[in-house]
Amino acid sequence: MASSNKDVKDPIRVVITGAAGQIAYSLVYQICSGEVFGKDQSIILHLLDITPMMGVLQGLIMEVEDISLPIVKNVIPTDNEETAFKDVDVALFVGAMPRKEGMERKDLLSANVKIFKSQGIALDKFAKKSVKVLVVGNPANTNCYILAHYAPSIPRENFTCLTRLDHNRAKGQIASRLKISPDLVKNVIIWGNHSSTQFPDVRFSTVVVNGKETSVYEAIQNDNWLKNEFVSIVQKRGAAVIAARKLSSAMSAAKAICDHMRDWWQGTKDNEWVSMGVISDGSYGIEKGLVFSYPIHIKNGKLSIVQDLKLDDWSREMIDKTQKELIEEKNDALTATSSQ
Ligand SMILES: NC(=O)C1=CN([C@@H]2O[C@H](COP(=O)(O)OP(=O)(O)OC[C@H]3O[C@@H](n4cnc5c(N)ncnc54)[C@H](O)[C@@H]3O)[C@@H](O)[C@H]2O)C=CC1
Ligand SMILES: O=C(O)CCC(=O)C(=O)O
Repeated sequence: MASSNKDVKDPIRVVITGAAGQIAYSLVYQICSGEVFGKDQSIILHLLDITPMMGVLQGLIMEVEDISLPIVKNVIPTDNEETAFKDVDVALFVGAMPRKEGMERKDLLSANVKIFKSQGIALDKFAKKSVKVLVVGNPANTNCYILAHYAPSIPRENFTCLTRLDHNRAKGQIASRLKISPDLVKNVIIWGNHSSTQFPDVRFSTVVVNGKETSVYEAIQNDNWLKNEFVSIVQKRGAAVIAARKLSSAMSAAKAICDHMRDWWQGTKDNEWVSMGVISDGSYGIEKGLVFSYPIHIKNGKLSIVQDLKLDDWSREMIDKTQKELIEEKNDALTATSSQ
């Protein structure tokens, strides 16, 4: 798998946990094809899963070999946390139990946060201090909180969780209502938890319709739909996919992971933002330290929470509700991990 191209940059190490699972199956190709870190950025891929999945992982490695991707220098399958996190530059935490029909994501909390305690301790010990972390496994915000809590030597700004799938869903809903392409929808926001309390907010979003940029509220002309049905569809989309597929979203989750990491690596455009769960610095009155999804602008690899967006009574109430759930999850998670 060694690359022969002299123009490629020295390899970065990228770990994917839950590498034998369904999201990873879509994700690995996109990471190895150069869509995220660049076609000239070579990669050493670390793939972590549990011991019984090592056979499945071998099959994935055969497939990676068979697609013959030039930027892939090496693939390291492992069930060992030291090998998985050793010197990594990027850590994609996908491995966790997914929910089944009828469950809320927080029902996974006690099983999954224990994984994140153990992996946080290992990340702290073995990864580069500059490692960029994305937590996907649910409940994503609270797993990220626990990971960061147990990895105190890694800067707080390096920890994120995935709400980009919700962000993309919100864009998709607006685009399909207006019968336009989703890339003509800009600056939606997912506030808070990756759960059914999240607040998908399009009060500052714009669309281009018939060549003219206008606000989403102007274009849709139906405030009732935007404040009720739209919010509910996005909040419950994960559950709707589970009900239909009997499995949780995987292809769209993998794409959202790639969008999140590519924007972190390459930046957002001026005056544009994306949604990411980050460790709160207190912005918008959110408890400091909670992993909360905000509008995020990115320049030179640095994430900044977009400031001074006006909150009316409705949006304040929506944000407070999702914050309340995150505080409860955090307390439950700390109890679950401290008794281990
Ligand atoms: N934040 C988001 O937007 C989304 C989050 N998810 C979450 O992502 C997670 C993974 O989803 P899928 O890939 O569909 O699940 P999956 O069940 O297909 O794969 C999970 C993999 O994680 C592995 N795993 C379990 N414990 C592990 C450990 N301690 N270390 C390493 N690997 C371990 C399993 O063996 C399995 O191969 C789930 O928690 C799911 O709810 C899924 C979609 C979107
Ligand atoms: O909904 C779930 O629990 C799993 C998948 C997910 O997080 C999502 O589709 O948003």
